[in-house]
Amino acid sequence: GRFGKFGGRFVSETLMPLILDLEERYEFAKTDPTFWAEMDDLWKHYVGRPSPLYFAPRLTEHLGGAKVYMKRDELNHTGAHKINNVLGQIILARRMGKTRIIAETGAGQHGVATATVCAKFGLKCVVYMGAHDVERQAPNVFRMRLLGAEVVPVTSGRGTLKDAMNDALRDWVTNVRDTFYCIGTVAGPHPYPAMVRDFQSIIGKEVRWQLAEQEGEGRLPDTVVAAIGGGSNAMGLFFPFLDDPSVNIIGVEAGGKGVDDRMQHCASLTGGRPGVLHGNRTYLLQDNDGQILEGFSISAGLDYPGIGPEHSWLHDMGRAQYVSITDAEALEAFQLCCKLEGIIPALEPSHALAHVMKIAPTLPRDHIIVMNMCGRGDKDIFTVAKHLGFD
Ligand SMILES: Cc1ncc(COP(=O)(O)O)c(/C=N/[C@H](C(=O)O)[C@@H](O)C(C)C)c1O
Repeated sequence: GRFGKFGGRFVSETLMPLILDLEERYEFAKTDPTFWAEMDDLWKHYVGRPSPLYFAPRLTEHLGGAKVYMKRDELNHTGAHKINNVLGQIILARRMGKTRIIAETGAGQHGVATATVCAKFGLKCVVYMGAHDVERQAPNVFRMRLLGAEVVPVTSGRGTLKDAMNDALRDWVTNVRDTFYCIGTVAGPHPYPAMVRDFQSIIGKEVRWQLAEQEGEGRLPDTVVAAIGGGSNAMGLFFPFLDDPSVNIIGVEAGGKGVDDRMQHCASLTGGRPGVLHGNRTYLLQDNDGQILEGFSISAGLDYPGIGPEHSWLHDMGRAQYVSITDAEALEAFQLCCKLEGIIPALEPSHALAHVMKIAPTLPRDHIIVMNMCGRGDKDIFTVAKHLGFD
């Protein structure tokens, strides 16, 4: 469960039996055809996979260089990639006989995905959400409640995602018997980072054959780009290509108001250093005494002061490059995507798109970039309206 010196399992003794049981169930499910048959059926008929791989002609022409493709995971049921992972974890939870699912959420997409799958399987659902996020992602809070979930606003600490995860862990320790903790990103104690990555890898696996269909047998992307909150949509796109050295890998972190002021961004790799958070060792935004700093980003989904341990390892090994994009750059990309392609992106993938806008003009026309359109922008239109003075 380690990625170099990152990852591992830093949890309280009370949780260990459950974590070990989960690891055993997952190791078995990984090679169990009936598990993947159930996943494939639900991914196809409930989520609507495969998500399209869309060539963006007007954006490509506007940038005047590389060919830009978008992996349309914003077209999944619930409007983001989160459901890819939630399905897998909840099928495992049912196999473990759990009847109550808890989750943390920031942007609310993971919360909505968890509430959705719980409604589908008739499971009780409790979602912990920072009070600040409850306010700025109100449409998703209403959706969770419509789907039958209990949303618990978290006011401990600074009332952000980090505190929501801590409260979810406290709940889990108290209710280990009937409760399963569905983690929304590639963080947490082993096996969560590897398990979430494996579920999200459906994204990159589809890209491989979809690009070959459109660009010719064996044609790989030259560059893949994805935004990073905890890093799950990025790991899902990147993982199937890690052993293809010709594929450049770029993760885009939230630069907020700028990475020179560490209180004003969420670029955990660019502006952080190794530490332990939420059960795993990874790069974190922390002060000199090791206190975890609150991140800052216009996008709730990237507002996480940590990053999945596998990304920390890929960064230190040099297999992937990690950059940051500011709020202003993301807003620019958000608007360009609307006007040139008729797609309203979530603020999270807008960060990936903003980096594509920077590099595409410098690359030859036969260079192929695939970016992860991991969420749709419905949840963000009020935030964007405010920033653009529309309201
Ligand atoms: C549309 C969308 N795109 C990207 C992300 C970033 O999460 P990762 O893909 O795990 O880096 C998110 C993250 N959403 C989480 C949530 O909805 O709870 C997020 O707030 C936390 C897990 C960090 C998202 O909603």
